[in-house]
This record gives sequence, C-alpha cells and structure tokens, in this order.
Amino acid sequence: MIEVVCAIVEQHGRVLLTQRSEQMREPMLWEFPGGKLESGETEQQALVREIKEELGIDVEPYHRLEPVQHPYPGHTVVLIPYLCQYNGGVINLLEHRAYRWATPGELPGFNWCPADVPIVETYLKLVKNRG
Ligand SMILES: Nc1nc2c([nH]c(=O)n2[C@H]2C[C@H](O)[C@@H](COP(=O)(O)OP(=O)(O)OP(=O)(O)O)O2)c(=O)[nH]1
Repeated sequence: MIEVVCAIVEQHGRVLLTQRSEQMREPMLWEFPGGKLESGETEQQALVREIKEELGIDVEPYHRLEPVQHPYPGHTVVLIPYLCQYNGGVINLLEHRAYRWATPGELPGFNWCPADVPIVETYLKLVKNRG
C-alpha cells in the first residue's frame, strides 16, 4: 500500500491540476500534484515538500478530505487530498508535462488518474455547498 498525498490548490476560484509525463507511472493522466509520504514525515510536511520539489511553489495544507484507496496493477494507492492555500512562487514544471488552473466546471472534462475521480466529485460538492 502506497500512501500518496495530493494538493487541491485554489486561487481566484480556480484549482491547480497537473498532467503526468510519459516517464511517470499513470502517464499522461491528470492529477492533483503531490507524491509519496516518506517515513518520519507528517502528511502536511510531505505535501509541502512534494509541491516545492515538483512545481517550485509554496502551499499550506489546511483541510484534509476523505482518502481514496485505488488498486493499480502491481500496487495499491491510498490518495490523501488536502485543500491548500497558495503561498507564492512561480510554477516551474520540474516533473510534469503540463499544468492548468481550471474552474470547477472544467474538472470533469480532464482525463484523470482513476483514484482522483471520487476526489473530484467530493471537491465539486464542497464547492457547490459553499454557495
Ligand atoms: N501525486 C499524485 N499521484 C497520484 C494521484 N492520483 C493517483 O492515482 N496517483 C498515483 C500515481 C502514482 O502511482 C502514485 C504517486 O506516485 P508519484 O510518482 O507521483 O510519487 P513520487 O513523486 O513520490 O514518486 P517517486 O518519483 O519518488 O517514485 O499515486 C494524484 O492526484 N497525485
């Protein structure tokens, strides 16, 4: 079981998503940026580190959403999403193929990693309930 934290970074009513590169597992699929938890780290520490390593920006996780378990061939991922505040820095794609700041309405139109699909649904409900 691999524990993976991912960041739902919001800014001006849009949310940040990244496209995995051809060299990564689950190539070309869209995801919320993040990565594997390393031993001794809290989930929040792992998330701050991963986003800095992959995109060069600073985020602050502030709300944990329900984790999603997904069996990929050969490994099962537990994906742990956090709503995050964007704390600055310019996005520099160090590992991914592309990124987008998408409106909530655009999210269902992306080709997501399967584990992200229920997370997108949860996020859309949350946005709707905010009014
Ligand atoms: N980061 C991230 N990974 C996701 C998401 N959804 C999803 O199914 N995954 C899967 C893809 C991979 O199988 C696994 C995360 O691996 P990763 O390669 O991004 O993590 P990492 O950067 O720490 O990995 P590594 O290069 O150190 O091996 O979780 C998501 O929204 N964000």
